[in-house]
Amino acid sequence: MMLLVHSPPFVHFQCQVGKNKANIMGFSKIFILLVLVLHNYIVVAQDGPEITIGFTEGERYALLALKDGFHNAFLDESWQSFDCINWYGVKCNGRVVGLTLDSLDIVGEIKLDALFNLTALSTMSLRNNSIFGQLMDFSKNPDLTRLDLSGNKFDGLISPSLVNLVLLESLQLQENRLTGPIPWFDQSSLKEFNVSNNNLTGPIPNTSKLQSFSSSSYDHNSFLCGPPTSTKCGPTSGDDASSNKSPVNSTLLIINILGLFILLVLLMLLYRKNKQLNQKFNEKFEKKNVTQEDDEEQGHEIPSSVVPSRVSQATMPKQDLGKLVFVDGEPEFELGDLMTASAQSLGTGNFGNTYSARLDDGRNVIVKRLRDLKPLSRDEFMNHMKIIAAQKHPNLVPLLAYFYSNDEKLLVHKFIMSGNLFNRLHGGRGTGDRIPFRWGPRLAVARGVARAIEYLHNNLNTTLVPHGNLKSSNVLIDENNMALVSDYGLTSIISNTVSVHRMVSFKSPEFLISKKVSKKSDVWSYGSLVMELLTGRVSVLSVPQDNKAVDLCSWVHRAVREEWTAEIFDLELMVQRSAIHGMLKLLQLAVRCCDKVPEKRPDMSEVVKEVESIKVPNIDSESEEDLSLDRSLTDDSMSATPSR
Ligand SMILES: Nc1ncnc2c1ncn2[C@@H]1O[C@H](COP(=O)(O)OP(=O)(O)OP(=O)(O)O)[C@@H](O)[C@H]1O
Repeated sequence: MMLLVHSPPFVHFQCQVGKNKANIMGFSKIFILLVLVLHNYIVVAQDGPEITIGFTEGERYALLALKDGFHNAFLDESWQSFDCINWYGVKCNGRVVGLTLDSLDIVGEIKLDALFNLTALSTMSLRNNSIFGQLMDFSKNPDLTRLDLSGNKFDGLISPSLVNLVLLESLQLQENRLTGPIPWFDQSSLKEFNVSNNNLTGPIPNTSKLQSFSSSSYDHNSFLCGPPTSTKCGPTSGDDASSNKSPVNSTLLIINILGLFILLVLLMLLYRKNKQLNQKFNEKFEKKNVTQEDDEEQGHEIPSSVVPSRVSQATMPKQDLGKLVFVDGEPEFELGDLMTASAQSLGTGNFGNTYSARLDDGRNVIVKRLRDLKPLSRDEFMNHMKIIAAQKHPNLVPLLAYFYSNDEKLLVHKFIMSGNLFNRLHGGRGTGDRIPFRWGPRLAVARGVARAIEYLHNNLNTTLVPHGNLKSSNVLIDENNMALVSDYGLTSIISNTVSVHRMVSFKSPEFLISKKVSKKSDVWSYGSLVMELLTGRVSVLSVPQDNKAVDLCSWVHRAVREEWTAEIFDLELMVQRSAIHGMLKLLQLAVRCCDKVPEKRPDMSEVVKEVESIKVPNIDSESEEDLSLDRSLTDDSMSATPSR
């Protein structure tokens, strides 16, 4: 066999194979490097021992610094190795040329100089996250052709460095909080441009490029004016203002400025008052996040003594903290107790960051900082919480307390000991640490979840809509192996953009057509969850970014259609011969729940009846026998035929 090796354009080698080392050692090193070359382009750092593949060491550091500001568990896991190919969203060809991190729930800030080392970057998209701070400086990214930062929380000015990018074809900055004027964009390369839904001000510059885009590119910026929008610029906007110097206008201008100044002072006073509380939470929780990595690695909690919030709390009048409202009336602890408790971040979900806090009495509670809510008045929020608090069912995670201030909305839940269903199902596979998850407990989970959703559906009113986000990380398992559903009652208060992009129900087949979610979309999510339970496969609804995750409803339908039903079940279940009848019954039910036509799906009360009719086999009679080749599992055993 002849191998043709094309030299990659960006390869640096610095091999330090000692001359006196045995030949065989040198040969094996060279062989490994050769394999790496064939696999990808290699860059060996000139000044360090690490080998980075696909990108330079400087680029790797730049991305790691970016990741540090993001606090995103998924990226923390994905961006680790020295081979760029393993880094989610990063495109490399010896240099980093693309970065795509859309809709990843990133909450964080990017430094102005964050992209200085990514000098070969050609495309970048961070759309639909919650990134805040000022726009970065792009002066070191001359190859940038497409930039999409839409749907974030960037504020401040549009970076003037963007004007000098002569290859820029597409610039999407809509749905941020950008302020100030639009810079003088006139590069001929620019074909797509959108700055709508910001707080930009002043006349749109009169360049042929900016004038060539439709007015929708500029929509919803209250103080932007001039063509191509239909808003006329007043005498104080832009150039015209300076030429108009009549005494009346000057007086008006002075009055305006004075008024603005007073307003600003008032706003600042108000802001500082609110900020005090916000800062306390940030100090308490976010700072821990930053220092947490090491502690987590060692399995330690962060001692509360490292929290500077104790000092600030002492200097702050208590009434400013607001009060936790306890669902059962009697205050069990105070907001101050939460702030002095040691805390651990559990992750960032659709509704905000979740922390486990250990109170002084040794009890753990779960604190959820809500974000991306619809604009709600205090009364609206409080009323909604009362409705959630009234939902009491043994299979729902109990809400203990809640808190409202302008900047901070908190939910405090009971801590559920044994973690979530996702980790129970998928954690530790292939390692000696895994305790098998057998049929009995899985059936109990299917029952518990069905009962919880049925209960919620029976209590629906105009405020409490279906669960909307039923997935395995929202099912918790307590010390008695009981399943408890969390995150209920929040769908109707979360902002529409977030719901549409991230909530499970919005991925149902009917949402794609009718744009509606209903009780039947919960039934569909339940079907998918049961399939995850039965197959042990990761559902794309639980982890959309996992490339091994599958759309379980379609996957199971295909298995039934193509007659490989026997391969559906998780091998951990297949050892239980006595369970097979029940497993098939549950699978049939899940297939019906996943029917593409919502009306054909059963109601939750029907689901509960059917799941409860499945008998848990007597453990003593379970023969631990491998059934993976059992031919009795054919498509004939699947009587439910899904609609195509
Ligand atoms: N009451 C609780 N007890 C123990 N762990 C919890 C509790 N509530 C949430 N968790 C865990 O905290 C982590 C973060 O939860 P969170 O709800 O913020 O995110 P999520 O469930 O991954 O996503 P989503 O917001 O879409 O529901 C998850 O692993 C979840 O299982």
